[in-house]
Amino acid sequence: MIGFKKKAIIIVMIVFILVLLSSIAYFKFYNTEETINLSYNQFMEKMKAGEVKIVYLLDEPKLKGILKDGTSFSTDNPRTENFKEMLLINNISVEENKVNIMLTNVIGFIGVIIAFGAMGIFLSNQSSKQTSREFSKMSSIEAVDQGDIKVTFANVAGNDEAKENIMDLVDFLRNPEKYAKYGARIPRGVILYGPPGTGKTLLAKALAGEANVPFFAVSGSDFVQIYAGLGAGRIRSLFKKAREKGKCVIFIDEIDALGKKRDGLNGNDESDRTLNALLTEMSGFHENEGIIVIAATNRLDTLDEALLRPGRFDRQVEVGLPDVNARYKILKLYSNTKPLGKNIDLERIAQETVYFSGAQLENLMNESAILAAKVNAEYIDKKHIEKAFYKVIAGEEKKDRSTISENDRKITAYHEAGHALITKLIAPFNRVTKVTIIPSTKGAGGFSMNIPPDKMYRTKKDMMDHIKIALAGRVAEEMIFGEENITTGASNDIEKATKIIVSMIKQFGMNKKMGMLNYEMLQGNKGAGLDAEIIKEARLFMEELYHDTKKIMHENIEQLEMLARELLKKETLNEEEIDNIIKSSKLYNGESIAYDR
Ligand SMILES: Nc1ncnc2c1ncn2[C@@H]1O[C@H](COP(=O)(O)OP(=O)(O)OP(=O)(O)O)[C@@H](O)[C@H]1O
Ligand SMILES: [Zn+2]
Repeated sequence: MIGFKKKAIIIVMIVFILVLLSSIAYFKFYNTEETINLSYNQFMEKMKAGEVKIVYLLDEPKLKGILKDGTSFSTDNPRTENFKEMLLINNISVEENKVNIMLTNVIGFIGVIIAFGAMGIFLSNQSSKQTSREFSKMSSIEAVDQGDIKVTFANVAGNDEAKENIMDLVDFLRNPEKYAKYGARIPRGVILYGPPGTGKTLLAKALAGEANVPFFAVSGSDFVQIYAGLGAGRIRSLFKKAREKGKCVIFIDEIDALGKKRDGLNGNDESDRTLNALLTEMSGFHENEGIIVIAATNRLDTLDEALLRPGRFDRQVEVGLPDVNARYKILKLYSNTKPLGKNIDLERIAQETVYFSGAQLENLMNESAILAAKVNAEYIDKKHIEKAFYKVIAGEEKKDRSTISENDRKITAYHEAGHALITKLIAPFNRVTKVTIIPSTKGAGGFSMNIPPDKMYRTKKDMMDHIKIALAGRVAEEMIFGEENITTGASNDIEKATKIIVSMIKQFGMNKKMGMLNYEMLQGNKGAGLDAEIIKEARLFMEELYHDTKKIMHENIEQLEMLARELLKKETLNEEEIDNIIKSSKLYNGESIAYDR
């Protein structure tokens, strides 16, 4: 469908062309009316020369006519009795019919008026249709009454971290006064980010449901491509309605549609205005009014930073794809009310639905039920689920998911296990809170949460450790799958490691050979040739660190295997599970290796 903006442009173009054409017609007509004044003598001469075509003969002091070359003229009406005869003799047509004459005068005028009128009607029709659409959309922002939201946290399976985060807000919403008493500020905005169908909307609804407050839902894409100013107006009216309700949850899906990073290139005034209205409204609520705005997006990194500042959407909660355990819970939730055959093993299905979102799992169970119902089967059985499985993934990816993803999972598992293992061995004060092979929005493979302890300074060892941790993913890939089977999965890691190593050399004087100079100052026109030397030194340094990492991993290869196997089984490991596996390792004693560079 064509966007409203485009439509508006097309309408304006049509109108413009119509106006242009009709004004041309109008001028053409009046140009013939643009009469020259002839004296009676001049007229007689023209008549004799045979240049006069028509004379409009009325009982008026002036008469009008048209010359053969098309120019109109007027001249004095002699009102003599045989004037008409004289004209006729000279082969001039004579018009005496008043109506006819009036008509020729007026027709053009009427034409113009009709054209304008038609255009006006057309236009107002269009715009009123458009505005009425807009307004009907606007008035469709209705609160869903608290009684109608049956969704509670019980309806959300998995997503434990996100759930915990949102649960905190329930109490804020129930008793804002309590928090006000302590001078605590209620968070105003929370952004839920993650892949589609992972339950972001569901979580927002559950918050409203649990807190027993009304729920307003809009989508960012409803605000774009509408008439100037309407987006901002709708934001204001949304918040006005919300305020009338008192405590409530406002849910804005697809917030990225209004809050995209402004890069100067695709600056869009309209969405800027709408975004500004949103920000103003959000900083405008009274403290502890009890309105919480939840926004959802698939990509956090594309959002305008203005949205993420304190007092706005300052809480960001990831809602990721479910791991095997969560998938089991979701499958269970959606088969509660369905007659399942005995041959169905939900745990098994959970294992086979890698990378499925909650929405896809729900869909899988629903499709299976439909298939079973169609053939009046007594139970939903294995073949229904199998058929439904292909239906759900059909059209998503052409590749054979079952085999390719298995290989991918394995590589990811070893890669991530490598990061986690090396972190725990060489930097035991770093916390690894989570390792997963489920892709997150932050990166392709799994994501290892790595929280270094808070310190004012970073030591040379810290920085080298950091590089080794970054390299550990690649090291594991190489050791397990062979040098030829290393993957592109390490590209971010390599970038990180390079950044650190270059800063060690160029900024921090942490490389013996290159000494204590700030190479950033020396470079450019002053230090030609330095680049090559720095690059060479950085490469040697990196090689050494890679080698060390490999050595450590080699000594602890069983732990790597155990971690990877657990990851393949559970997909996500928490801190305790990781620690338990590492504990059985002979701890790397941190014996210092001499770094002469
Ligand atoms: N964790 C979950 N637990 C239970 N059901 C879920 C879960 N995740 C998704 N679903 C199911 O999928 C449906 C769609 O989820 P929802 O609309 O909340 O996804 P979303 O993350 O908001 O997606 P989008 O980014 O496409 O807006 C839900 O109505 C629910 O049936
Ligand atoms: Zn990595």
